[in-house]
Amino acid sequence: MDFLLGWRVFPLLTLLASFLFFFYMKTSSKPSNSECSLLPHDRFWILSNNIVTPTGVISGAVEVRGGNIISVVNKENQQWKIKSNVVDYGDAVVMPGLIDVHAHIDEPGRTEWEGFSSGTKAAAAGGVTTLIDMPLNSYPSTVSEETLKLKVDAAEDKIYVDVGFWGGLVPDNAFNRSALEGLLKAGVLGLKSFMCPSGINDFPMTNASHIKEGLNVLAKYKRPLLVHAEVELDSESDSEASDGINDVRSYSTYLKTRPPSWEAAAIRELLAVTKDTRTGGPSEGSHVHIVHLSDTRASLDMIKGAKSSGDSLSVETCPHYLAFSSEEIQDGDTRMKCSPPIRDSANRERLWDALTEGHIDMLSSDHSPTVPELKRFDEGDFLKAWGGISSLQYVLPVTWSYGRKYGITLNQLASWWSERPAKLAGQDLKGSIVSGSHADIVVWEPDTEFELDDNHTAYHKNPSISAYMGKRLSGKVLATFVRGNLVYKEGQHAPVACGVPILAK
Ligand SMILES: NC(=O)N[C@H]1NC(=O)NC1=O
Ligand SMILES: [Zn+2]
Ligand SMILES: [Zn+2]
Repeated sequence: MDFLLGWRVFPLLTLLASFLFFFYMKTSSKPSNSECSLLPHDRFWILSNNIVTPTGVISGAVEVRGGNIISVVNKENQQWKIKSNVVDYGDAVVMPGLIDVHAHIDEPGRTEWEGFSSGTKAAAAGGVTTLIDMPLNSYPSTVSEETLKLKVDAAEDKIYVDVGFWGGLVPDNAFNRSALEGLLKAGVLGLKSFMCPSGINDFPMTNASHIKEGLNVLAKYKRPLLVHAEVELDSESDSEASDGINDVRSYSTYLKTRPPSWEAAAIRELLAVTKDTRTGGPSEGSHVHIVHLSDTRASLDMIKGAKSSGDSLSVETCPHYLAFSSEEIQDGDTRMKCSPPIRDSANRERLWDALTEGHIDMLSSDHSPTVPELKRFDEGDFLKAWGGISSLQYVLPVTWSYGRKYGITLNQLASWWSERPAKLAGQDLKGSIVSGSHADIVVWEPDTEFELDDNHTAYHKNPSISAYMGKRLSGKVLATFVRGNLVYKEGQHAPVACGVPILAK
């Protein structure tokens, strides 16, 4: 009897065993959490004599558990001394990880320009713990629920830092409320539009009425609209340049084709609409953010005026406008071509003033790379070359290296690169070293210098096109933590990419 029963049960057991085996194989092929981090602890203490908190720089410890900061204590508090799992960074600076609200990751569609893996590896190596991807330069552009899904799918398992997405406001969807709501409900953190041709065919420009409509929809979701504020005006230099009177290898030829009046005119037009964002206005709850301001003459005063009238308005500039000036750009050096263009050194000084005085709210990379062929180094033609600066991995050392002579502080860096960008992107749990926040942290040495030469490891695609190649910078990133995972440590990334896509709810 027992013998017979055994023979009946045996095939069932074999079936069960093979089922269990396949189940095990399937789950064990997924990376275990420990591969997300170069530090094998869930709970640990980060020690430093220079921890940048919203209330000042302290000497002490940051306690991390389950990816969050659970306490921040002064050195006098001896609690951490009896703990294990302590990483002591000595005098290195422990700062909130940078949040780059303006990066073009060109996957899918133009992954040879920049991809999720390469771009987020560069971000991690540069201390950027979150980046928000622009809706153009990838193909297709992120202008609908469906195209957002393509982005999120492309990012899966490839991102080393957290990545959010802006959606595009284009003429096609601007008057289609349900399409825009679909895109917002699918999780874009806000919208982005251009007031001049974007250089990308499937991302056409918008006018003030498109923007007005967009703001009205954004108000319901309390999300921002980011605007590239330049409008094309006729200028005499256009015809001169195309007639060959000016040398196309000379930066001044390009500069004349995009004068400050283009920015000023766009901002004037835009500010007629941002009135809607005021308390009691038809689009209260929405917000307008002007990307990459270059002009400080007419534009800046208008922005100051609108802010003081109660418009919900903010503005960013980028490290390349703070680091370079038009006078120093060499003939044919199209790495420096971007729009709006880098202007003269007097303008650069005024940008620094505006930033340190608080009129410019934050910084972003506008990392907008391409392939070397499109930078047209052979001809050095500023009019034909792709406009966009490649910089993602270097924004922290660049801001610091060029800002030191203006006496910038670590708290200002944290405010421009983390706290205010977190607010713009609606990321309450990011951007500050405080208890309850995500443990998104960069550890770096302000005084360590390095050369961007052939020995330097760049992680983004096509490093030769970066505007900073050949420069000597100070401020070396030692370690980058994303939600408690040590994702980068001195030339090494975590084995598995465990950044997450950030989708608004
Ligand atoms: N399409 C695109 O990335 N354009 C960007 N490049 C640049 O220099 N300014 C921009 O807006
Ligand atoms: Zn732009
Ligand atoms: Zn851009």
